[in-house]
Amino acid sequence: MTLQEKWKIQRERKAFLALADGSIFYGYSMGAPVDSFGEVVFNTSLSGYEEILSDPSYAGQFVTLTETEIGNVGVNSADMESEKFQAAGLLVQQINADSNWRSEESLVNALKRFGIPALAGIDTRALTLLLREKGTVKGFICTSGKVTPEEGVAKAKAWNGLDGIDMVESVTCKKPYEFSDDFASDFGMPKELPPADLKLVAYDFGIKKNILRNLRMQGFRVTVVPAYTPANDVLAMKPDAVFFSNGPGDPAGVRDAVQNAKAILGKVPVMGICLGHQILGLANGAQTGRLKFGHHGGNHPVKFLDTGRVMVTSQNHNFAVLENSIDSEILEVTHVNLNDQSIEGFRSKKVPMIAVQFHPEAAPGPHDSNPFFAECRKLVLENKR
Ligand SMILES: N[C@@H](CCC(=O)O)C(=O)O
Repeated sequence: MTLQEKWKIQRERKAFLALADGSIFYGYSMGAPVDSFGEVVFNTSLSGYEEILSDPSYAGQFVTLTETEIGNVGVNSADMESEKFQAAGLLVQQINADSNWRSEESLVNALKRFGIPALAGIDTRALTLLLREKGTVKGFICTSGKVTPEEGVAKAKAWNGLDGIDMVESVTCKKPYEFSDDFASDFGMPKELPPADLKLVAYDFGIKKNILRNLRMQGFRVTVVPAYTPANDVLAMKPDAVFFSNGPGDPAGVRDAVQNAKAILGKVPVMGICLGHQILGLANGAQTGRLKFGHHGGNHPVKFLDTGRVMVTSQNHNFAVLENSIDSEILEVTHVNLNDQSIEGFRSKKVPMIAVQFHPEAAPGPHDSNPFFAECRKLVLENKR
């Protein structure tokens, strides 16, 4: 059977992605047989589909992978960035059978087990060009056969999208927990850990496991707390530092976060990554807004203004701190994106605080920016002195 013939059958089966701009992409349903709404983004990473799908920051989004051969290494428990797949849907050119000694399960199985719809046979190049042209678009994936493509477009148009919505609620932990050292047995991690001599409380807006690992590797004993934990409760734990994590959706929609950040800044050193960076921007009087189609991938060049050094970074964000909203008396921009000059990091001029928009923990992606975690430790030690 030719690909075209397969697609024709699929059209008859009515598995498709409908976009709010009226476009329809037909594909084969390879994941859970459910329908779903999502904002459609594209990710240019060549590897790491498991880490991407299990990154809580992707909640509410359909991920289009521009890499065409997906699924080859399967899925395994060590590479999960959270307990489950979090993206609202997956759009790919092809899903292959798994063939790797680390695979515990095929990608198709995992998608079904986690209830995530996926379409293969998508013309991902055309879809990516459309997203670059029009920006992030609202979409509807239909695999149930219960909705016509025209109805799908109407549904995508009518859906509110993620602006102003608190997506963190669906991914944050329900109660506090201490990050365990057991991860040391995971693949690629050092067996010997430094003593955990600094106490850190991490706000969980959808925290990735590799951030926790990297903090632990810098000697932080990390207690993770739910996103809405009042600042006073966090300060009562007498931490040496407080961390604001990555997470899904619009930073301005996250309940209590900016207020809590304001109450903590200046009391103990504060660090943030991605959504955490955006929340700390808001807490310092800056504003956030949408990028046209976001940054999602492992090849984003960022200049560290302190040294002039350029790092290739892993990124995943649709929102950003707006440059012209920054008060230069309060914040000093430390990192700039060389593709579009957007803000990629800042420090406070008033209190101990550093934050970056990119993902220094990678997972997946290059490790150029990993020294950020050593900077976190340095900031805390300097403040203790
Ligand atoms: N949800 C935020 C941040 C993503 C993250 O923290 O990884 C955005 O899309 O801009």
